[in-house]
Amino acid sequence: MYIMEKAPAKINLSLDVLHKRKDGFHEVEMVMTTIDLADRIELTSLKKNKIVLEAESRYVPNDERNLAYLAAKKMKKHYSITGGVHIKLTKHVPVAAGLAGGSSDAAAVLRGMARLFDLDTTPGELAEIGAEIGSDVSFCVHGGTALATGRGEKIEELPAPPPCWVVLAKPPIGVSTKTIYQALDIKEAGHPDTSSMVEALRTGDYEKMCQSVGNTLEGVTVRLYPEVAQLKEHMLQAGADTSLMSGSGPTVFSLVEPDVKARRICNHLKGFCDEVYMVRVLGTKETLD
Ligand SMILES: C[C@@](CO)(OP(=O)(O)O)[C@H](O)COP(=O)(O)OP(=O)(O)OC[C@H]1O[C@@H](n2ccc(N)nc2=O)[C@H](O)[C@@H]1O
Ligand SMILES: Nc1ncnc2c1ncn2[C@@H]1O[C@H](COP(=O)(O)OP(=O)(O)O)[C@@H](O)[C@H]1O
Repeated sequence: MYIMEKAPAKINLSLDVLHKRKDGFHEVEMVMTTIDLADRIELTSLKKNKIVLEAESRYVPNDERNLAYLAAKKMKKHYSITGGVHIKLTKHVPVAAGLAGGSSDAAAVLRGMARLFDLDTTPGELAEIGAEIGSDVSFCVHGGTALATGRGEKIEELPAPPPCWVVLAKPPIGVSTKTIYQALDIKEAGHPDTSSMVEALRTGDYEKMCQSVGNTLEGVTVRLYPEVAQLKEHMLQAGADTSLMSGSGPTVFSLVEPDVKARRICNHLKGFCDEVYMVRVLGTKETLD
């Protein structure tokens, strides 16, 4: 049997870091939403008890270190699946970019294997397995738009943002999430107003959403990579309604309503950055497969 799953990237509309926990992770409050930029996961069941990963990208590992492989391994163990699975991974989401590409691949394998092997499970159960793989995987299992708390694994569904375009620019650097969290001084950093962002989504208020974006990690990444701040500035100059770094970076996104404006920002950015994307905000779960 064969099935296909989309693995969409996310952006953090807001990301607040509250404190460092005893387990080394940070307590966060994040509003996340999916965007129409996705990897593709194709799963085929195998009679033999093995996991085969075919990743057509030189930027990701082809073995156990790949989060998609790890997800398949966890599913086999958790549900005592005796058969095997062939995973074909087609990458479109930039790697180590703050867009949760790897986490979304893992989540797509969790969802996909549940379908492939007709497992008696729930999204909540899959999200719990996902949390063992990485902090962002639970959100990616659910998709849509959510408030994520704890270390990112506690998910409360939110309405989708008002329809808009997302223009993304990824500078040619890979950022380690761990390094950014480690370099953060929580007292010195800026903190977004999460409740204002939640309110904006609940009332479908585009302007309030744009005013409420904020990311506690942005200042840390900007200190290490000043080009992130420059890209933000270029986006605003070109007419973006707002712009922010996603996750630990280095990708910067801007929001804009009319497509002509989004195209203008894209064209402007192409003079400074090779990797520029113009996509719709997804924000709802229905669009996952
Ligand atoms: C910053 C965020 C925002 O969505 O995303 P990305 O920039 O990675 O996309 C997330 O918090 C990243 O989630 P994820 O990438 O799944 O992180 P994990 O693999 O669980 O953790 C990687 C490392 O980041 C740090 N970490 C992560 C999450 C958290 N709440 N506190 C932390 O301190 C830890 O040092 C951990 O060893
Ligand atoms: N399927 C995958 N896709 C992308 N990266 C992966 C994958 N599996 C493992 N990785 C590793 O995870 C790291 C972070 O990947 P990614 O999820 O793209 O970044 P981020 O968490 O910043 O959004 C990279 O160093 C990469 O080598």
